[in-house]
Amino acid sequence: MAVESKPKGRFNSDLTQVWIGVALIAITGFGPVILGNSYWIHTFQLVNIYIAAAIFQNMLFVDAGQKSFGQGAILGLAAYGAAILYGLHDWPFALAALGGIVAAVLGGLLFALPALRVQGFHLGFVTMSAAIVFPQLLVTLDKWTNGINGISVSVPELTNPVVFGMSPLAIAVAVFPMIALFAHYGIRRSKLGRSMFVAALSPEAARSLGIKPGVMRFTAFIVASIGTGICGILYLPTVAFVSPQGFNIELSFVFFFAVVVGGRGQMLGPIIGIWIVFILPNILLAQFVEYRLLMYGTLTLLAVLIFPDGIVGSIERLRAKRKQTGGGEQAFRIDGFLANLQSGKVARSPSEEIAVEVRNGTKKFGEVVAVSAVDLKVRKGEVHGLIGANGSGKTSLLNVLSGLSRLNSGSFTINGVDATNMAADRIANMSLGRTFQAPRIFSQLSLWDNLKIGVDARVGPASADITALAKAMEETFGQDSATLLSHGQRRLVEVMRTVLKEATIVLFDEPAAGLSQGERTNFANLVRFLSRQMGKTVILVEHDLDLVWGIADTITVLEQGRVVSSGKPDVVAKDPAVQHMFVGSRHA
Ligand SMILES: Nc1ncnc2c1ncn2[C@@H]1O[C@H](COP(=O)(O)OP(=O)(O)OP(=O)(O)O)[C@@H](O)[C@H]1O
Repeated sequence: MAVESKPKGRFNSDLTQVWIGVALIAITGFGPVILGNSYWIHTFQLVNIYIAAAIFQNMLFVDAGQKSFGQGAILGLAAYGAAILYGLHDWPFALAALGGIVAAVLGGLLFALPALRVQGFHLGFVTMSAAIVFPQLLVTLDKWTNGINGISVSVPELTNPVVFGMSPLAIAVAVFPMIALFAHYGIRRSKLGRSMFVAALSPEAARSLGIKPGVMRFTAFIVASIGTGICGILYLPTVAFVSPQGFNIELSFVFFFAVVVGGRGQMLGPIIGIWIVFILPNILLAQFVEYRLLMYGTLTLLAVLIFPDGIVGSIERLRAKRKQTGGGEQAFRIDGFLANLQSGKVARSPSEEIAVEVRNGTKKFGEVVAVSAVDLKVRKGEVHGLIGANGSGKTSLLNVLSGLSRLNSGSFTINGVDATNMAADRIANMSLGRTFQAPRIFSQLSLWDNLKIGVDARVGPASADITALAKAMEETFGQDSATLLSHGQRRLVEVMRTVLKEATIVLFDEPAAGLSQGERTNFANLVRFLSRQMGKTVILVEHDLDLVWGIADTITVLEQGRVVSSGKPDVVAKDPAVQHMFVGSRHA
């Protein structure tokens, strides 16, 4: 593999943090039991339950980008649900627990509904309001909840010691946060995790990869509710009592602050966060309990001022910086991969069938007519160059074709199917792939995960070529970070993402901007490979006319949203209507 040799960043920081986390959880889970002090056993059981809840808060807040400030209410819903069914209605505990988790999931769905419409801190306000209302609701609905008096429960089958003086509950409370940590890690490494990340960071990119951001938000809320709900179920026999006071907004703040103080998105963050935000005020400064909320706030403020990325996040940043020192810019080269792909292939010509057809398409932005009565036919397997001055409507047309914006009038088809009013994710799932003028590369994900998003988005069966390419890329890039890529290389990564998606129709939006001459040649070879050997249809928006004339089968020229010329490159080059564009180019 002729890829530039460089030290590989094989160190998997997430996994290392998971193992450190497991060790810390084991200390709080089993340590007090070994020491045999019942006060500490009880306190650290609560710590472990809160650690698990903060882990799900971390996943929801960072991986899925959902700013929920109400996870304490979700925990309370599960605990109260189970307490009502077990303590007041004598259900078996297992069934009551299930009922509690169902209550938590329903609460999560209630949070997910506004998340479809509002995001960011607006969502934060909605969920925070729900968390404020929750304890008041428990008081008001006293007919069902026992109001201010709360519900006492005792679950002897869970709390009686069974092995080494540990009860089933103590074991569950020690082990569940570890499960939560591995679950978070597993989700992050999975297609679901990557899709949640992309949907949170760029809904536009997500939709153009066939991901429905709304479905991702719902899924994240449901997963977090199940996890937080289990925490509520563990809370019930641990504390043996639920009351509205136990689930006020303070609890939600503990989880949220723990994530921020520990390090947003860091696997270890919630554990360190709970140690600082919960243990410090509640145990070491127990005599000042009435100032707890003030202490949470002060600690968070101090921690965020000193460690803007949270404690673990700041350590991670230092480590990453040290790793970068002397490393310079990261290389992302495709020539080695290309050489492997192209060996022994027979070239094919574009077919006469139509892949994309626009009929009388007009797209307006207020008074601005970005695309004006455009007729366009793109044949299957051809490279179709779309050129024109800045503001001539090229990107607007690509946005229409990928479903990210709608035509005001006219229509278009993809492989003969009317796609005029289709959602972007449906169009993406018809095997259309695209890149963006500002490449959507996510520095929170590794370089390989950025590419793997393309593999995740594949709709048809995998070809042997691309499967081999994916394997080679995974081996080459390992856990390399995507933060050091130059702008041009970010474009190339996004281009390779569409290649890994095996999209049959690919829209490239100024892919060569910022590429070196060598990279441009590699890119041109890649486009030739895609069209001539893999039969892909390529629509190429590009300002580098030499590149377009070097690889396009057909060229369409736009001017102020209108098609002024379209045809074979040599015919378009001689068209008097477009000659003025070639001043300074070799086509002049
Ligand atoms: N979201 C938008 N809101 C308002 N006007 C827009 C929007 N998007 C594009 N336009 C306008 O539509 C026209 C076409 O823009 P578009 O970005 O499609 O051109 P382009 O050919 O891709 O330009 P460039 O080569 O600079 O990327 C421009 O006048 C632009 O200002």
